[in-house]
Amino acid sequence: MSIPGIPGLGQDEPDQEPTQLQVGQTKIVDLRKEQEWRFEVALARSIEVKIITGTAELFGTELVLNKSYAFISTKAAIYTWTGCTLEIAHDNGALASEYVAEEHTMNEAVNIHLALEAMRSRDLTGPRVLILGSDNAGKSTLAKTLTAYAVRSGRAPVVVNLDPAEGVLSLPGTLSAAVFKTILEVESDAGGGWGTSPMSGPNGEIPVKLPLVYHFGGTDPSEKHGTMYKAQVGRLALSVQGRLKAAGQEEVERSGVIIDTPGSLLSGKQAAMGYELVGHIVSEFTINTVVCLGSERLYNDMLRKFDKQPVSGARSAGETISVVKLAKSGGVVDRDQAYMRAVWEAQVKSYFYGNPRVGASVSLQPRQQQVDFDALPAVWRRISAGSSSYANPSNHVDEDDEFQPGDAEYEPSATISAVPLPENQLFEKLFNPTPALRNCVLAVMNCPPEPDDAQETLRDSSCMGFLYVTDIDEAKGKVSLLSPAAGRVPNRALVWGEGMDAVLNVVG
Ligand SMILES: Nc1ncnc2c1ncn2[C@@H]1O[C@H](COP(=O)(O)OP(=O)(O)OP(=O)(O)O)[C@@H](O)[C@H]1O
Repeated sequence: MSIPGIPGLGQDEPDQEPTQLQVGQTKIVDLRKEQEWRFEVALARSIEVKIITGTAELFGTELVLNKSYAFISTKAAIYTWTGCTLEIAHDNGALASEYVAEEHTMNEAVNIHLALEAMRSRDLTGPRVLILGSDNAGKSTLAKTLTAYAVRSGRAPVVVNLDPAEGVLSLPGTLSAAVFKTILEVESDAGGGWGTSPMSGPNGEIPVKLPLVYHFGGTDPSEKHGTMYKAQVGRLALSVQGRLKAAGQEEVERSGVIIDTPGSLLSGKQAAMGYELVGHIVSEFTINTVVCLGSERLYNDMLRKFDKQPVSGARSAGETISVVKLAKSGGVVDRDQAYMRAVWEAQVKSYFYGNPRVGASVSLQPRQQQVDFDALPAVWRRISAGSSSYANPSNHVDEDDEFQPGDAEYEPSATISAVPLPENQLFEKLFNPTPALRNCVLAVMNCPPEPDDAQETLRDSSCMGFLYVTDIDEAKGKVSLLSPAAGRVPNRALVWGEGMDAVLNVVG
């Protein structure tokens, strides 16, 4: 399996309508220097924007003069330091909102970038930046902006996404890290404005980035007392440190690390757990710069906890942590569940079918196959907090119980809810193709199907790709699978992230 892939789409290629832009109207917007044009493109609709005079950038990435950029279901802003003219092609209803703003936080973002650049010029070991803030504070936008400015300055930072609700170069439900040496792909649709990975195929212009991916399989980092999240953060940090210290990687080491986090980390019901997880991230990634976005309270909490504290495992003696704050931009918009589902759906679709963006014309050839469930490598369920044994009869049937699967009187559903799983159990093996698997993503793990210490190995293994369950035939024990490329299902453990059901329903 060389390229991974999508859900609920059946056997046909999904509707790729947004690729055909129905341009009804053209609009000209003149921006004076240091103004930004904020826009929202309606769901599954697209617009095209061209800079016809001057210079402009989108979250730090410079836009090329006279090139058309297509934006599908996007909320973003085009900013100019010098003044510019934009030509916007759109059809009726595609532009859900648009206005020119004078107030912005670009100067503050540039100041942070310049401080990071000073660190890069001074030290061999570059900055390790942790971005914190509540939901929709603009964390990912700041991460993109700092990454884009670093790349424009000739750097190659490692970007780490610790927000499982946002797949960066991967699917939602994952944590990932990748080196960014080339510009970000601003046409924000399935890539969320970060670009493409080999998963969704090349777009022909911007080189793909190669992410290291861990399958978290849910959206709540504090779940199960944060055990899964902490372990995977630790694994990612280890890999990132390994990359930074590897021979020939001085450029990457000097460029440093930029880490995006979920808003739920500190604003959720389990704030105490969130603080513990932040402490874990700070120590694992040897963070030396914490940026707090939009909350005085958060800033003061972090100031008390981390400011001027020695960096854990610092390579240069006397290195301490700096905590800085940044106001939330007035342009940051809330994204409701419907919008996030559409983003997730687009990410999953593009994984299997390629990027439907206008002009990208990449169409992958996913492979549909029906297989016996028994012939598959082991399928594991990633257990969410508080859930009961799902489909593993051996978990809730006494050894001398005469009823086994296949017996007419065996009724697994009658006993499922009665048997809660041990609090610390993270995975459960499935013995039957439960209908709940329909329209779900299966992560193909970099480990054998049934490792000796399954709980730890499945938790700590990286993920090599994804399959999508398009159908289940319970009676015949068969599973219909979509894979991103032709070939047999690899002989690796398959993990169903039950916690991402919301995604799967969307695609279904
Ligand atoms: N200046 C701006 N003008 C218009 N839209 C913006 C601006 N800044 C950010 N946005 C948009 O606001 C939305 C939320 O921003 P962002 O994703 O950066 O927040 P976040 O804090 O990372 O959210 P979450 O906690 O949910 O991950 C995004 O769609 C982003 O593109």
